[in-house]
Amino acid sequence: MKKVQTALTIAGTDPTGGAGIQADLKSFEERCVYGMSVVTSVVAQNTQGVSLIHHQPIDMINEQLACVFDDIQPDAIKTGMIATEEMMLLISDYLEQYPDIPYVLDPVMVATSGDVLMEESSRAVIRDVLIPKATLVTPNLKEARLLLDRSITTVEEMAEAAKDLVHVLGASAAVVKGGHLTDEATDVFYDGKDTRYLTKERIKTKHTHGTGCTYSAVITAELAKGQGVFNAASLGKAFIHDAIFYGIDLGHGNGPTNHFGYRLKGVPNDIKICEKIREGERS
Ligand SMILES: Nc1ncnc2c1ncn2[C@@H]1O[C@H](COP(=O)(O)OP(=O)(O)OP(=O)(O)O)[C@@H](O)[C@H]1O
Ligand SMILES: Cc1ncc(CO)c(N)n1
Repeated sequence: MKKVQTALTIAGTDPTGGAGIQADLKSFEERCVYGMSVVTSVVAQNTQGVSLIHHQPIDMINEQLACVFDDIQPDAIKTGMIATEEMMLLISDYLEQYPDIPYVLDPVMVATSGDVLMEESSRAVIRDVLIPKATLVTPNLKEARLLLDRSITTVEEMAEAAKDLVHVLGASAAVVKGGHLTDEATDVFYDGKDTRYLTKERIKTKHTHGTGCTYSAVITAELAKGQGVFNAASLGKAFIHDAIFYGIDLGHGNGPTNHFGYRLKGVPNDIKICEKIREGERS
């Protein structure tokens, strides 16, 4: 039997499927990587916002992690929503035991809807304990500002921020996402040596729920398959661009992205719904 690469997401949930663990698993699957998940918090949310959050007891998170690591060792790990300091320290213990597994840290703090997903008091722990263990950290502008405690308003400042995430905070590489800053959706990548720009046309849409989760999950899947960090980030960028471009008009708020969007791009496809969307029904 053929061995397939595996990726683990440690994150919160989204019952409407656009963000969190559900988005991560869809993304892993699209990249042909076997997905596994450990739930940190169950989040009652939809495209309009968060209504209730239930943190899993720490023993339960530990037990889920033990079940995964005792049985199927992941080829790459990503973390998304980790709300509390206690959860961060537990996850850090596991990362310490497996330092060779690539680790993508998406420092989720606030949802697209504006709802807070990480306790403010945990910010120092994510910065001091988890970032130094990250193969790649992927903050959006707001998260980068909070982690570095300064304003970031230009692409030049994004590049400085990416450097500081590596040289000051200790990540191996960083990508600072500027989806909301310029006419072009430019992200700045830095790996301790080179600064590189990932640029795609900015798409006019309000349907961006879960973009960050999807992007970092694709990068994780590519790292699981052995891609280098910059290649993985480039593939992630192409994937999320298509996922936003072929966005699906679901829900009453900021709708989800289309995890199978990249398949619609010039690829012959006989799935009816795909044809319909390709014919220009993006919203
Ligand atoms: N309207 C857009 N058009 C094109 N690319 C976009 C757009 N919005 C975001 N992106 C890209 O999507 C990726 C994810 O970035 P974003 O800043 O939205 O993450 P995020 O804020 O962490 O997402 P979320 O918290 O909603 O999951 C980045 O590559 C960003 O440049
Ligand atoms: C569980 C979860 N993680 C991340 C985000 C950010 O999009 C969200 N809305 N929900």
